[in-house]
Amino acid sequence: MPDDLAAPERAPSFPAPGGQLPQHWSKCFGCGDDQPAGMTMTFVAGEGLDVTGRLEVAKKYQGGPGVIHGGILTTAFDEAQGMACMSLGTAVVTGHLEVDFARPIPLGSVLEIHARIDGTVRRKVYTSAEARIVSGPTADPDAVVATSRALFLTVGAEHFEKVKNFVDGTPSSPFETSSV
Ligand SMILES: CCCCCCCCCC(=O)SCCNC(=O)CCNC(=O)[C@H](O)C(C)(C)COP(=O)(O)OP(=O)(O)OC[C@H]1O[C@@H](n2cnc3c(N)ncnc32)[C@H](O)[C@@H]1OP(=O)(O)O
Repeated sequence: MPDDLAAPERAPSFPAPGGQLPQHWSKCFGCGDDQPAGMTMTFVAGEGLDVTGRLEVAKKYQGGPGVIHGGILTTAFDEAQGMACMSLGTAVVTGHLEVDFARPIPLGSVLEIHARIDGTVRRKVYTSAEARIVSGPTADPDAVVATSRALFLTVGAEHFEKVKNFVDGTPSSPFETSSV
């Protein structure tokens, strides 16, 4: 984490604390409601540059016997930290993401992921997050079961222009983060 982090302003377009965030793209594997294979994560805004996301750990997300696949958990962190970046009111993409898997997460768990922007340096957005099991066989809302840190880069419309021919569906986004 650099020493010269700036503290960005919360964008006026970001929902009020406790408000539900819109999906950033209906076909998104993480949050889209028009993606049958997806995780349909939901998010509410925090008081600052932060969100809390919810993931139901379905049987199809199994990795090791009885527990969530590490890649699915990594995807959930990617989505949550990306959604925290919605508080900037600017499109971002993931540049780097790392996860620490602290405890097993059984199938049937409901995970809450609290994600935030720690600060920015030019186009670089530094984020962090932690996951807790709030419902299910080993629920303990005080225990952190996994943590993540990620770097996002703000991008302009030209970033998505380059891939517009591969889009499945009609892009839509209240925050104009996925417009191509
Ligand atoms: C708000 C919307 C909500 C969205 C939620 C979405 C959740 C899901 C998000 C995703 O999964 S996005 C899909 C996965 N990610 C991608 O497809 C991105 C693929 N990579 C790229 O397109 C480019 O590599 C990228 C845009 C990330 C960076 O390329 P650029 O040419 O724009 O950046 P550039 O090389 O000029 O570097 C700018 C700065 O970032 C730094 N940087 C870039 N990539 C880095 C990296 N990987 N690690 C560390 N630093 C990195 C780089 O060193 C430099 O630092 P300085 O400003 O200090 O000079």
